[in-house]
Amino acid sequence: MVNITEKIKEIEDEMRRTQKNKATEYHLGLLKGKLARLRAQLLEPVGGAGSGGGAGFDVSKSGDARVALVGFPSVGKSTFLSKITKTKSEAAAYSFTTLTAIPGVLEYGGAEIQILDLPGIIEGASEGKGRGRQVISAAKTSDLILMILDATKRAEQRALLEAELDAVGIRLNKEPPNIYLKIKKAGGMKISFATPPKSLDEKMVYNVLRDYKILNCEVLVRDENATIDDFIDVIMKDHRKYIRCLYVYNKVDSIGLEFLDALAREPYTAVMSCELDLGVQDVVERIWKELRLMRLYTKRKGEDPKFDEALIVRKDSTIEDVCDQIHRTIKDTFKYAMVWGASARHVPQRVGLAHMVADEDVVSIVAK
Ligand SMILES: Nc1nc2c(ncn2[C@@H]2O[C@H](COP(=O)(O)OP(=O)(O)OP(=O)(O)O)[C@@H](O)[C@H]2O)c(=O)[nH]1
Repeated sequence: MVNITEKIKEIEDEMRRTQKNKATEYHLGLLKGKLARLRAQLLEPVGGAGSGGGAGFDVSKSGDARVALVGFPSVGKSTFLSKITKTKSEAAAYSFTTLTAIPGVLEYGGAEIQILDLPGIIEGASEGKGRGRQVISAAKTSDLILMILDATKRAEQRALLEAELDAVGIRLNKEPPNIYLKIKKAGGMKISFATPPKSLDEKMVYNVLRDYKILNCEVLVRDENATIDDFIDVIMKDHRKYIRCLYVYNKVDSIGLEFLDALAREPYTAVMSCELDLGVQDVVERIWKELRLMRLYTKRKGEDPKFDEALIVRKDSTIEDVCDQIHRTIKDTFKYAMVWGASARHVPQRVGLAHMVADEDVVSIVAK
């Protein structure tokens, strides 16, 4: 069998050697396309016997959301986890050890957020080394990535982790590219641009498509800032995950105030000191905000709302989503709902399935 890892290395080396300029950009685009294909191949689950994920990684997705912690060793991940999650049973801690993911549960306003401590998504994981593959697939199922960084260490830490996540198809704090691609059976290639992009042209798109043996298709690039990387992401969309990331700098007790201030102002960034117990609760609140979840309270006719038992739904949820969350069949007998709270025009408001709810609304479902 041809060694994919070696092929990847060769392409990476060639890309490093190639100077970036107008004359080489088509060639570089092609190399990027090939690289994306090989990396996806490498991460494909190996079928057959003995391919089970192994302890710790097929952690079922329980709770209302899942957060993946990534970070280099000794940045304070364990300290942070022990502060924000309920202590796990000793037995669980032993069987998982530091080599596998330790799931912890963070409780927030009635929601249960599963926190996975992913061991070293560090150099090599994207090359399929060790347990990297499982670590990556666990990261890909998370609703939020918390990148824990040591504020006293150099900024390369973050860049390395970002590159590693990028290589396995995880895009942080990014929307899917605004590019339409429809693969067809016949008719050749039709490539068009809404507004001509600055760094992408028809020839580049054509070359990559041909390399992927996609000869019949329709492409419409709607974003003038689109790059060839974006286009490759669209071709490889089944292997891409767009996940929000919160960068958390720990150990800020050991850095200067000026640097701390600059860090805290960066986008998607929070700062804390687990040792001094500073900012930890703020990080929890940021996690909650980034997850974009809402807490709803249900109420039975003639009774008080159950404020001690929140129903957790995603942002932009409707009464229909609320029904589905309560029970699979509740929609079948749905007549209308009464809503108290921010989403109601007057309280209570009588609404149908399409009504959008808001955080901390009280909802009462009335059956036929
Ligand atoms: N100065 C300072 N030290 C901290 C802080 N938080 C954790 N540490 C120290 O950093 C070291 C590593 O902390 P851990 O929580 O074990 O780090 P980890 O990321 O879980 O490390 P691994 O288990 O190796 O992955 C310990 O000596 C902690 O006492 C902090 O806020 N400030």
